[in-house]
Amino acid sequence: MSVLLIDAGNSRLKWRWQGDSQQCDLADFAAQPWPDASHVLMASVRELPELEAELGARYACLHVIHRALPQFPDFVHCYEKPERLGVDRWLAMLGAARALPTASQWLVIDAGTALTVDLLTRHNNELHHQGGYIVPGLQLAQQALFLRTERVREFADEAPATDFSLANDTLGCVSAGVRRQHVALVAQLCQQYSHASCVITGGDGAWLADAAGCRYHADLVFEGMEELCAGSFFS
Ligand SMILES: Nc1ncnc2c1ncn2[C@@H]1O[C@H](COP(=O)(O)OP(=O)(O)OP(=O)(O)O)[C@@H](O)[C@H]1O
Ligand SMILES: CC(C)(CO)[C@@H](O)C(=O)NCCC(=O)O
Ligand SMILES: [K+]
Repeated sequence: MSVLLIDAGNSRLKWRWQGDSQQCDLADFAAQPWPDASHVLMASVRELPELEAELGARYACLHVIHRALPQFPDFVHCYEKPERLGVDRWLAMLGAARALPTASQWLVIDAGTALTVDLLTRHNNELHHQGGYIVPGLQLAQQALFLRTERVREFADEAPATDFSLANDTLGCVSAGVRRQHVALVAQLCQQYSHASCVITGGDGAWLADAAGCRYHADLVFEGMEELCAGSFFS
């Protein structure tokens, strides 16, 4: 059975159909060429009533998951309130275990609107979430500086940095600085959890994986959704 998979983040909408992935801004969902699918699984980290109504009208079999499932076979949560854990974090962990099945510990990093880190360990065939971190993503971290200072601005005659070398103008210092923070965070985690397989996903993940010398996986959230579909989710 082919299932249309949809990953709704805080900024972007991604979907995978028959192995092909596409994405758009959340605001542009109505203009997309939605495929003819019999089953649709959507994971969403925010309330999107219009999108859900549109998809509900179009597809007879639509499942939407907004939260990590508190009870899932062979998965042990560390959150006291697992329903508070972002569904994208949970799916990215399931996805990492599926994509790198021979590992026994994973550092799962999702570089999107926020950057999230989760440590996952396998004990006796059970996956144990050990905990994680949430920090602002590259764009959000820069916006915070532009918003709350007077003279740190996106000057039109300056260009954002594409790496993290020392910069010599305002926009360069901000954009290289937030990149350096992310690289330093990942490097420190890889050093501390040196036995873990580090895998990075998300819109800003390819750059970060390259800079930190880690593995990149284009979309671990979809990988986690494939794991749900492979189980008894639709039966
Ligand atoms: N085509 C693109 N359009 C917009 N942003 C992009 C694009 N390609 C990469 N990016 C980067 O991806 C980041 C967003 O990542 P992603 O798409 O994983 O976020 P998201 O899923 O909306 O966020 P989250 O899941 O954290 O809520 C942006 O900060 C931007 O720098
Ligand atoms: C942290 C984000 C925004 C990352 O997309 C998402 O996973 C989320 O909304 N999480 C809820 C809070 C938590 O995971 O503890
Ligand atoms: K994401």
